Amino acid sequence: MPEPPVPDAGTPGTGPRSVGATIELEALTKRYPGSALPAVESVTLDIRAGETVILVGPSGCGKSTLLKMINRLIEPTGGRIRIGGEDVTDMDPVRLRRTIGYAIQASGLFPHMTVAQNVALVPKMLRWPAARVRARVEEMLDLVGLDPAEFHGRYPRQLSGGQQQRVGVARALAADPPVLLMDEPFGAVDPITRDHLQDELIRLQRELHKTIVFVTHDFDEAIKIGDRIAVLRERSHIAQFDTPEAILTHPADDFVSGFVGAGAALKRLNLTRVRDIGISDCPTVSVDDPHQHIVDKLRSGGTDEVLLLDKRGSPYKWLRRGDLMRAGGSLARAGTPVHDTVTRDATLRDALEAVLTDSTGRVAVTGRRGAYEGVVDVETLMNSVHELLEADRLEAREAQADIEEQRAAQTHAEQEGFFGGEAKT
Ligand SMILES: Nc1ncnc2c1ncn2[C@@H]1O[C@H](COP(=O)(O)OP(=O)(O)OP(=O)(O)O)[C@@H](O)[C@H]1O
Repeated sequence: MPEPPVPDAGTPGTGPRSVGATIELEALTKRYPGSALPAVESVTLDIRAGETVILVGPSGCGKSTLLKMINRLIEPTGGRIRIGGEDVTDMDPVRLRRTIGYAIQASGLFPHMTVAQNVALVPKMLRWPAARVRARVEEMLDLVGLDPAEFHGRYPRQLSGGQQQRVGVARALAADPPVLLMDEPFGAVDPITRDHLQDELIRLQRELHKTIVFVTHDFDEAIKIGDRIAVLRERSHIAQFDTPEAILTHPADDFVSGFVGAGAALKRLNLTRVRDIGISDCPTVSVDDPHQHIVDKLRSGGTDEVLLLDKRGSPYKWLRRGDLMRAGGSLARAGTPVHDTVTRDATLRDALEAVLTDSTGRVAVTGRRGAYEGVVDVETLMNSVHELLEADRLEAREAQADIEEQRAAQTHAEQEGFFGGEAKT
């Protein structure tokens, strides 16, 4: 159940936040002119307010067409769409689109506009007062983890792919729409950035409770982000619509199991997050600390390694006893740089990958704008993975036992029926 609306206390003048609305699709159909078969055929789907639903399925099964019918970028040829209970099938599409956020692959930003102008686009169209638009732009950039002072005046070409996607999400959310449609939004970025963007979307959604419909053909992405996943087959026929757990452990048919693919046990790691397991603390020092303080901390009992944080409080280097001395006291040369960090929303799979690529046997956990929050070590991770797989095995054994019991009961009943029938003749 979505939580109640979060009052927007942080930024005066931008008004209260709206939470998600229900989306009901009823027998929704799209037949492109000249095509023998519809691209989307009679899809009926009920999406709850505040949930994230993923549309996943093979290329050409109609995911994008289905998504774009929700904001009427593509006009349906049959069926109805209701948002928040209101029938929007015949509503003015331009007005409708101002109430629905839309984020696409490669961000879709206007290249000749600055970051701030891109984010301000829809609020301006809605004729928000200038001061409210300005406050909203700052708030949105902050929300997606970009420092407004730094990014405000840049043009899209001056941003990395991941930063562009963040601005794309900020723009989609700027007018505070109850519904956010995302069409493979992270399809064009590298895998590490993609992981981080997914984590941020999960964090955002925990704060905002929008109704999100998200298209991907990456099943791992679907299980990581979705509250529920609609696995689609040709013409967007729904093969299964359920939680990630249910789809992984009880796929409806061979098509779904084929889509889930091999390594379901490992995919299970995508379902548990760093926040679900123990985060521990580790001794930290800052680059701003006096040299002597750092030396004292390294010498103090019980510690042979401290985490050095940079000026912004982000993990920077691991320092061991002796590192400073070997580097002639220079912090710039001492220690091992932190290669990768995870957020609390990262999956255990991300965390495992990060731990395995780092030589320290642990990974630092960070919060908003990369600030240090704690660490996860390899032992905690391995124990959690072990427990998780053990629980899965147990569940699979129980499910198998249930099936065998049902089969035995059915055989028994059939035999009784058969012999009962025989006796009568
Ligand atoms: N404008 C159009 N005119 C005619 N046919 C179209 C049009 N757009 C899409 N199609 C067809 O409709 C079907 C569904 O396309 P759609 O882009 O919705 O699929 P998809 O599942 O999003 O695919 P992908 O994962 O490859 O992006 C495809 O067979 C496609 O060729």
